[in-house]
Amino acid sequence: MGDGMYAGESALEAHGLGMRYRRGWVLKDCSFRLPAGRICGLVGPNGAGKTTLLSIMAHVLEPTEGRLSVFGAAPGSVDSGRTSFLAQDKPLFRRFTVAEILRLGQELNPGWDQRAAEDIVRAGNVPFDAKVGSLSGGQRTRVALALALGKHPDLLLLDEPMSDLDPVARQELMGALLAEAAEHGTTVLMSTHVLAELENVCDYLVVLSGGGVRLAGDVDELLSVHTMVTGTKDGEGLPVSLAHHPLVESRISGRQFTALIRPDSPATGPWETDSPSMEELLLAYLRSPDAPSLITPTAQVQDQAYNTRTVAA
Ligand SMILES: Nc1ncnc2c1ncn2[C@@H]1O[C@H](COP(=O)(O)OP(=O)(O)OP(=O)(O)O)[C@@H](O)[C@H]1O
Repeated sequence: MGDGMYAGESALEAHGLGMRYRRGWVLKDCSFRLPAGRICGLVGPNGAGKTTLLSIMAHVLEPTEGRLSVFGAAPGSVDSGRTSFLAQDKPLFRRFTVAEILRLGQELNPGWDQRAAEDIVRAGNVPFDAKVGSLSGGQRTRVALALALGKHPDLLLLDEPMSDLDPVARQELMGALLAEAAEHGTTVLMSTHVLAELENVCDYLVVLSGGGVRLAGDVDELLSVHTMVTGTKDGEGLPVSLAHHPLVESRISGRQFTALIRPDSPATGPWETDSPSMEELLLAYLRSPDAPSLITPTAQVQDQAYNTRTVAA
């Protein structure tokens, strides 16, 4: 939010957020914060509630319980800043031409940047006089992204934005997104199943599964508290001396074991240790629904009454 942004400001705060559909709870007791100006990956298995969470943030859905604030205000209110939400199905008026869609963006959004929006459309050689309904899925995504970025939002919510783009378009539009975020201090929250897409893009992560927040925090902070251990297995399983370290996941392959641990003290022993990559970290948490949750200090909300299930790093 322009000049008002400082490192400690929260773009998003969820306090005990819960969402119940007819068939039951999808999100329960979710508490975390996303500091302003960060680029955050939102990861979780199919049906984990990522779209639901993004929709609550975009003020498309009301939570069943708890509360969410956007820049300290209720979602959708004037004080919550400008939010762009790129939904998974990229709903656009199919009978409008690309030019008409951009004109609509201009009319509805004070501070609209026609040139930025046009540049994105032009980079994909999408004709301005083409009807949206005649475009390919990837071209529609490009127009939807042009619309989202033309707003110069304070908060950009993207639900699997790159899924139907070709690899070149993906790279180019990710670049446009990062340039926008760097220039305007935009906070970005982006769901994806392609973990490799997050590397070198995100500096923050939120993992949802089993209805709750499993992992949340600054990427460097999250990586630094985990250790990947590789060695020769001891009898049937992990070496006994590894057992006192909190374990996220272990895997055995032949005589070798690999384990991701969250050590309280240096994990020295007859094995090799390394830092996990972001992808290794995410995969380990996704594969191990019973691993203890971790909300790092920068991702914790202050209201402890809602925050009882978090674990300090
Ligand atoms: N409008 C709705 N009515 C009832 N149930 C719903 C509705 N929307 C979503 N759900 C259910 O809520 C759960 C979470 O759905 P959601 O789309 O938020 O998950 P997701 O993490 O985005 O999944 P995916 O990775 O497959 O896109 C699913 O079990 C889904 O069936």
